[in-house]
Amino acid sequence: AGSASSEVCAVGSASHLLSHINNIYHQIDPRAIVSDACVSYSTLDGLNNALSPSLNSITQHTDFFAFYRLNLYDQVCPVRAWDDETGTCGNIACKVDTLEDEKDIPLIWRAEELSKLEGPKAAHPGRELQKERGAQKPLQGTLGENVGESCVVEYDDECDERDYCIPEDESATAKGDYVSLVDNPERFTGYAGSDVWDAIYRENCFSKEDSTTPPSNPMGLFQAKNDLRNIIQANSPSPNSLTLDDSCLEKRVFYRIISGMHASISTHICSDYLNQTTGTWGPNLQCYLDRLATHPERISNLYFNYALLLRATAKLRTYLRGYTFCSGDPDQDASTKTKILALADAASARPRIFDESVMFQGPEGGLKEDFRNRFRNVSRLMDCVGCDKCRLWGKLQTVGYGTALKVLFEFDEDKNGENPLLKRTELVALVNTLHRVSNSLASLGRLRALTQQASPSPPSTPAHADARITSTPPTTTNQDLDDDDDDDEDFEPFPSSSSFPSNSNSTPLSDTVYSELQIVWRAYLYVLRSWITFPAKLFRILLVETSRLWSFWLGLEVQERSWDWRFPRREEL
Ligand SMILES: Cc1cc2nc3c(=O)[nH]c(=O)nc-3n(C[C@H](O)[C@H](O)[C@H](O)COP(=O)(O)OP(=O)(O)OC[C@H]3O[C@@H](n4cnc5c(N)ncnc54)[C@H](O)[C@@H]3O)c2cc1C
Repeated sequence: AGSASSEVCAVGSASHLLSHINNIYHQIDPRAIVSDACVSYSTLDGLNNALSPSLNSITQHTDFFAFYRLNLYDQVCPVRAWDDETGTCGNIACKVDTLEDEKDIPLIWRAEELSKLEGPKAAHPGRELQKERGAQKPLQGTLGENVGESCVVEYDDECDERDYCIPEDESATAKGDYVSLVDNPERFTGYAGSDVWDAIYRENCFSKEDSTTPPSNPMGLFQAKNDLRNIIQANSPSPNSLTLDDSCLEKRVFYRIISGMHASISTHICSDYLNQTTGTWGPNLQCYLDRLATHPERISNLYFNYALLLRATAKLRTYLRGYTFCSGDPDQDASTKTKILALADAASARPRIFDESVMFQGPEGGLKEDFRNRFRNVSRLMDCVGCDKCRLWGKLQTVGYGTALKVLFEFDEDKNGENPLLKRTELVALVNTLHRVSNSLASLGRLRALTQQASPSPPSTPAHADARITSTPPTTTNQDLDDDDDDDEDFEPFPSSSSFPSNSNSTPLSDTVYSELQIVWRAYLYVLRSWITFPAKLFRILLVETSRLWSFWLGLEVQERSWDWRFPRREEL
């Protein structure tokens, strides 16, 4: 599948397979195209750097996108039904307290406490109450006096058969609560959700046999159990995966979305972790090594999700022009609209970073419906998450991905009137999910830089750093991310595209010039930094050499040198 941009889609058997093998077996090369997408890792990093300020501003500083309505407490977890069938433990509640020594931890640092929601919350008023209270103050200031309530309240209770997730307002009686996303950041809570993840992966993957037929029951709960191993193998670095990897694009995409979402949640946990002994928050490098750095395929899936969500946002460009964000507050309405349109415009500056048109084109009838049903199952499973904050973000993100899929597969970007309506919940979830992944990409860069600092003598393999650091895992440290004095220069998950020779056949001249200028700038900073840090380095070298000399003098074993002279490599700039 071709694209208008200089990077082509890595979709389809041969190219996909090659890029996938390359990524997983050796390294994630920043110039490689993210398999199943049409864009390289470094281009996505560049886009993320450019778009994240705008995303931050939208999600943190507009009432429309900062509050989310959901039914957090009244939904039933479907796992209990499986419990009867399979006889396995389905009581998720028993998994809430995860740490054996929770009793030794101060109350405020315990999983149960960390799980609770914070910040303002308001109940959704029914139709009658809405009429009584009027359009201006339907929530009567319960979210705070300064909140533009017309930006937050959701009047549209209808759902559409084209939805990929379970609408939050499904039940007529339980309309849910409005919660502040800003006051409830996604981070470590101590909740152990492995059972829920297992259920998600186990119950919601496709099998080759049943992919042509839609699920026989509305939830498709008992289908496709056996193919999980195949799909996981298709994304893991085992030699067997080569044959399985060629499974159909749609099934792969489904798995990658879930795995990418899981990776994003793990990134937030690892970068905002509570040391339950000292009570300090900060990055946990061991967590990063265990859950992400040693699994490049998970990082790849995270990048894939970024491409998918960004493409969906770009596709909404025309639709958003006619959208009313705050019916009772023209100023906020105009400001929110300006911000989101700027984001959608910027997202579409690089056309077709994900090519949805190649999906659901094969002879497998019913696949799209199967895909949709399975995604709905994932939504339902979020009600099994036994931690309020985790459930909030889990639910929001499944709605976000569901909305992205709805936009990608049900929207025609050139026609406006015929497209399905997007509920406020869906739009808020989509943009906040994009923000989650964007944040994860930036955090990965920081975690990687901190890990490199913690292991000063990397092995010589010229592999991607995420692979490199695996050989020398440092001990867990909790430092404040902001303490890192290397600033943005070292924070990129991968060295930027500029750090590599560009392909003159495919890169526009302006990109090449820009890339070269970036290298010159980075080299300049590198030299400056080297001069500043030189005295301290020299002192450390003298200490090491004195210690070696002392050992030699006493006849003890002389330790190997922990430093050497070498020229900086291009990708270090
Ligand atoms: C929806 C949801 C939201 C959550 N939100 C939070 C939160 O906000 N804060 C918090 O502290 N905890 C949260 N949790 C719990 C958290 O995700 C982990 O379950 C928990 O930290 C235990 O982690 P673990 O290392 O044991 O493995 P888990 O992350 O539970 O993973 C289980 C197994 O899945 C596989 N796996 C792991 N990552 C991937 C991947 N990316 N792709 C494919 N396979 C993978 C591995 O084999 C792993 O052993 C959430 C859980 C769920 C289900």
